[in-house]
Amino acid sequence: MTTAYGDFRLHGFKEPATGLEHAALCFGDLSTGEPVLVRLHSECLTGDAFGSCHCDCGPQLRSALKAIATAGRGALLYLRQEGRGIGLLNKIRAYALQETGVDTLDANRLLGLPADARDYGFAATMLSQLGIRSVKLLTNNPGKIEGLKAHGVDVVERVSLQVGRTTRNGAYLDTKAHRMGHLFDLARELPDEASEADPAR
Ligand SMILES: Nc1nc2c(ncn2[C@@H]2O[C@H](COP(=O)(O)OP(=O)(O)OP(=O)(O)O)[C@@H](O)[C@H]2O)c(=O)[nH]1
Ligand SMILES: [Zn+2]
Repeated sequence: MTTAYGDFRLHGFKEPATGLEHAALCFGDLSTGEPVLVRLHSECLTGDAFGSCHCDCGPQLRSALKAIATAGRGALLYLRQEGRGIGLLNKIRAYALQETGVDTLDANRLLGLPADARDYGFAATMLSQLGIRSVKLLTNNPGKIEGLKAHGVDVVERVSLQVGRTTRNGAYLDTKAHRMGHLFDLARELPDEASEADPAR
């Protein structure tokens, strides 16, 4: 599949336990045995496709594809874990609660849902089927590293993916840093000028 970032091989996967259909975009030669630059991207219809200013998902998706193409080899797994695994309708309900001043974590809890319902077992299966055993993971979320390690993937390095902060999603990103353990480099906690000017970039 030709993209704005380069030509990727597109693979589809069906998760037997859930029936969910996931995608993997692969770039370059992944069979050398060297650790592969990998992004596990959790679906965010609002941010990835609609250009929502509520989160940093859209800029992260595009930045990850760019980084993989620039590196010359890598894979982006697009996981259908909308709303951190609670689904689109529940995420919309959680957004409505956030309009009343509740943060992203408490909104899920008020709905009686886990703060993060994601599991990375099938992502590990996808990597294995792609022949990827050792990864450099593009993420700020230590939970993803632990999640992959728990399923036997060798995560040799974390590569920061800190893009897309704007004045409108700052409080959301602060909640991820302070209440959800995300590893943000505080020195870079300033609005990203390019995202501020064009959140859909
Ligand atoms: N429930 C809920 N999900 C959200 C909200 N905002 C974004 N999401 C979902 O969160 C997921 C992305 O998770 P993040 O916490 O932004 O980032 P991450 O994937 O854990 O970590 P990174 O790898 O660093 O990007 C996507 O599935 C989004 O749909 C929200 O306010 N409530
Ligand atoms: Zn998002």
